[in-house]
Amino acid sequence: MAETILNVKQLQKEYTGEITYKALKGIDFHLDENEFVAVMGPSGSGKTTFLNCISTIDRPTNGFITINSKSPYELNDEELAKFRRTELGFVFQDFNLVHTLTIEENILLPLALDSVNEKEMRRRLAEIANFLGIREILKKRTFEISGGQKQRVAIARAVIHEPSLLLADEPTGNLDSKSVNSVMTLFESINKTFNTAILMVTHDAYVASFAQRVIFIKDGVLYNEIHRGENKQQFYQEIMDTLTFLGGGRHEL
Ligand SMILES: Nc1ncnc2c1ncn2[C@@H]1O[C@H](COP(=O)(O)OP(=O)(O)OP(=O)(O)O)[C@@H](O)[C@H]1O
Repeated sequence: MAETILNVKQLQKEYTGEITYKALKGIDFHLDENEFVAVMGPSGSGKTTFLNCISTIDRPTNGFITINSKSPYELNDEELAKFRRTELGFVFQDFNLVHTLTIEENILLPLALDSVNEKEMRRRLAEIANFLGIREILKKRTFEISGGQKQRVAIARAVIHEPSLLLADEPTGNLDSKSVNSVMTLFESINKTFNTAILMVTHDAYVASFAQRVIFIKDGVLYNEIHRGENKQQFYQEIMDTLTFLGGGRHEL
């Protein structure tokens, strides 16, 4: 039986200010190793808050989260930093590359921070660059490559340390349709080849149809979930139907 990588119980998040806002109202969710799940829902429904609580960017108000049976919120700052670097990989809409570094240096950053030796770094870089088809751009700078290439580099950086969970927030939001296809195909093959569990927020039904399961959040609660069968086109249609039913969704077609 597949192991659970991520376990979320009764997750709540309140933003306090002049007005208290309940962004998440008690979400239960689990993700098994090797699973690829997309998170969808109308704008403002709580998708990014959900992802940010899991990625430890945001602190939950109530409830608990375990990743590989460890509770990140019980770790001290130093342990948490190490936990993020070893267990998690992040991919964002705007790539978040460091412009003063070369592509190669960007990809190697997580290993350098963990003092991995030079030989091992080179071995992993060669493997990942080959896999992602970015060998020829390794010596370039960030401004010399396309958006699709930047996202490949960001993905390489996110998976070079072999995280057990890859978290992605609108990873195709800044890409043209050709790059969307190739980046999503990569996500699929990373999931299958390296057995990396993926949790991805997206507005785009086509992008979500690459996942094996889609969960829908509405007004801070888990509204529904659907599973992909054999037929991807049919899955896409089911996602569209659910979004239409949910209302308020931005269906980027
Ligand atoms: N730091 C914050 N302080 C106060 N309210 C916040 C904060 N961050 C998010 N919210 C509110 O919480 C709710 C959920 O926000 P969140 O960004 O998670 O939604 P989302 O589903 O990701 O939206 P979108 O699809 O538009 O990105 C929104 O109403 C938002 O205004």
